[in-house]
Amino acid sequence: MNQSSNPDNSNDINQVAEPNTAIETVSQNDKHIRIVNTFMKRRTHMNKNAELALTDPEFADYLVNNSFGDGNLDGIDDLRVLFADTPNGIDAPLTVEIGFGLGDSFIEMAAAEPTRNFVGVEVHEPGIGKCAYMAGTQGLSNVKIINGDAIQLLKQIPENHIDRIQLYFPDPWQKKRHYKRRFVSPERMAIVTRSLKQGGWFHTATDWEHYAFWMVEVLDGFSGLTNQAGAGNFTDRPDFRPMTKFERRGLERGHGVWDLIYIKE
Ligand SMILES: C[S@@+](CC[C@H](N)C(=O)[O-])C[C@H]1O[C@@H](n2cnc3c(N)ncnc32)[C@H](O)[C@@H]1O
Repeated sequence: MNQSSNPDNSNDINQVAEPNTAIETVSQNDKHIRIVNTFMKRRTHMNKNAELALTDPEFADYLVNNSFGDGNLDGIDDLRVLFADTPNGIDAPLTVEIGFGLGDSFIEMAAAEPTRNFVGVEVHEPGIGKCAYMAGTQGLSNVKIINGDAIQLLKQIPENHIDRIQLYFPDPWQKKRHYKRRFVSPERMAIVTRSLKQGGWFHTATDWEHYAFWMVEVLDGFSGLTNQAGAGNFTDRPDFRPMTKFERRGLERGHGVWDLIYIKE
């Protein structure tokens, strides 16, 4: 992503960060534990189609959990079973997209590969609604959408479960004191890698140069993942990845784009 969806950017009048959503405090055994989130929940306009998809039973099959408010991930411990009653079934290759935003490129990818199952994970309700609306109006049977923190979700599903995880234009968290919120970190990559099948992919892209070089350093240094382009190298945008909304915005601002694909050994 770029500056416009980053909470550091106070000029963005469309986005109002809700306080205390980037750092949560939870109590466990009388201890208070600070959870550092990779997202800042934003209040943005919900268009009519998004609202319809979140409320009309016609779209309910796409929405795995409650779609308003904080996503409750209780009981979601297997992503494959979500497709048990679909034509693809539970054994089809499984892609998980983390932070699909409004979902345009996610839905484009799912429509282009109907024999692959796609699970999208977001915390932003207007995006979840818009994504469900697009899946429903296109009649896609290979899409499910989960409202909630992808890190929490990945922790509660089995090991070696997912064929591909994609993270496109994650919030770059530009200020040094916010680097700990960057999705690509050794701790979070351990959680991502655990959930990938052997031979599975982690594909990411960013338009923020500092984050691009941060990512390649973290990921090349992570044992168990191999950089498809060779250590220290980025890859060209593959044909199967459509341009995303934040990518387009970044390009308009003169940013570059850096893709990285890592294979789980
Ligand atoms: C900058 S936007 C990019 C959206 C889209 N991928 C694109 O390129 O247009 C990053 C998105 O990631 C979501 N996000 C960040 N951390 C997340 C997490 N831990 N779980 C789910 N979604 C997350 C944010 O809500 C936001 O919508």
